[in-house]
Amino acid sequence: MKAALIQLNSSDQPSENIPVVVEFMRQAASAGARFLLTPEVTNCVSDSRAHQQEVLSLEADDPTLAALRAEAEALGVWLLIGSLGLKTGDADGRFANRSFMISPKGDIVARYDKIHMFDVQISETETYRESGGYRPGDRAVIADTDFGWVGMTICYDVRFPHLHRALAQSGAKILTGPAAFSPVSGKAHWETLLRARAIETGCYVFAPAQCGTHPVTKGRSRSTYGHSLAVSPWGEVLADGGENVGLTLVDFDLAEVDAARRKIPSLSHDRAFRGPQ
Ligand SMILES: O=C(O)CNC(=O)[C@H](CS)NC(=O)CCC(=O)C(=O)O
Repeated sequence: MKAALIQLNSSDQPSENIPVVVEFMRQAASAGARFLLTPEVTNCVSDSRAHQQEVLSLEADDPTLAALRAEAEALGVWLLIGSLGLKTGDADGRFANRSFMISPKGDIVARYDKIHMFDVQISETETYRESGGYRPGDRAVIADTDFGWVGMTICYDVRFPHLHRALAQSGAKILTGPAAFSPVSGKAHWETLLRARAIETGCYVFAPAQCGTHPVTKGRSRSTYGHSLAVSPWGEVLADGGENVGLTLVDFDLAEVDAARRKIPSLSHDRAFRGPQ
């Protein structure tokens, strides 16, 4: 089976980003891909909470979700929407950073709200406070597809191995890690983290990414690392999307998951221990 990682340079206008994604979905389907994946915040990259209040929608009214569901159905493909920024209707005005698994019939078969919030100061000039705008999730999610169980994570979640381990030990054979990684931490950590998660779990890891300097109409422009990555259950990088927008195709076979886990069954070798004290 063939997957396609769609690497984007989303702007802060959802209406501009929809046709870009739809065009890449068509190209991916023409190339024979049956599982398509888009990055974190596919609909809108923005650091302005005021702007997001203007352009984001509730899930039920979201135009990106509706358009991509319709396109998945038209093409007859599985689609992992890495995430959408969505209004939640909460009194405090916080958004959800929510990933969706869409079936070839256009149905939502799973939704996952990013659990770990990126609240960090990477350098003197670069600070992120994701929890200021987003309401974190508190539930791990596995999507049931006709090609296997897919454990859903988002971006900064990649730094929390226990989440991935829990997903794999509950039956996931593929892990998705859509991202909008910072260039600084991306260069230092991205590939190593993803390969480690694949090796520890014996899962395929598919991580579609945002890239480049994002055009914004409000607030500060932001740059992201790119390098959408597909990693095998043995930890090999199967494909790297580089720095520019585009499609990355990768063939996968879940027999490779069983083969990797047979060689090193560490996923089933957990032992209880005391301490440290
Ligand atoms: O803010 C939004 O619109 C959507 N959220 C993101 O893009 C998030 C929070 S800024 N990005 C990350 O988690 C990057 C993690 C990262 O770069 C690392 O772990 O090193």
